[in-house]
Amino acid sequence: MRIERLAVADALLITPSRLTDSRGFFSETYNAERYAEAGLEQVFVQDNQSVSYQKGVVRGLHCQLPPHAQGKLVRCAHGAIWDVIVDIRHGSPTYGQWVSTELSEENWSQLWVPPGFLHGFCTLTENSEVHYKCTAPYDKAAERTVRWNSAELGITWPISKNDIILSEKDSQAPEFSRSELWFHV
Ligand SMILES: Cc1cn([C@H]2C[C@H](O)[C@@H](COP(=O)(O)OP(=O)(O)O[C@H]3O[C@H](C)C(=O)[C@H](O)[C@H]3O)O2)c(=O)[nH]c1=O
Repeated sequence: MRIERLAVADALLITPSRLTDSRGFFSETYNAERYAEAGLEQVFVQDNQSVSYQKGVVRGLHCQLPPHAQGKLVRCAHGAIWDVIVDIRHGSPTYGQWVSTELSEENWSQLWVPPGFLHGFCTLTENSEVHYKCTAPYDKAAERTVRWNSAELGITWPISKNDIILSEKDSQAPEFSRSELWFHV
């Protein structure tokens, strides 16, 4: 298993091993003891899976406000996504900064998104299958959305505005507001 730190504080890129043989491969995609040794001691209470049929689907940017903030361990089991997270923890040394990484069936990497981050992704292939473990349950009332192309955040997505496929909710998401949406670290 490989662990890498990213440019925003506390986010991690974890790549578990794949044990291959003539039939295919086997991988422990999560192991509480081994992940705790790597510094990820969170308890996960909900597993999610989303499948996007087309390339160019953007889901996000989303978060849940405290006390329902979710940490997420995100991986792409089939296809590929361009994943992006934004640190909105007031007081964080990387507040307002974003970092992106490709998660794919090929690289098998997982992104640890700490509580207090906006999260979103853009699919790079058809039939992208994303699995993620959450440290808090879904709470619709606590969910907040920020526009994917927020000028305030300046995220450089790998896709043009004309090719993006958005949900109704995400197409109406507001601009990022520094005064409104943050968590106290
Ligand atoms: C997140 C969630 C959604 N739902 C229901 C609500 C809707 O009826 C349906 C689709 O929800 P939504 O359009 O919010 O799904 P995504 O656009 O994939 O949202 C996710 O995408 C970004 C990338 C995230 O990081 C969040 O985990 C999550 O917000 O599933 C549930 O029943 N449970 C849940 O935990």
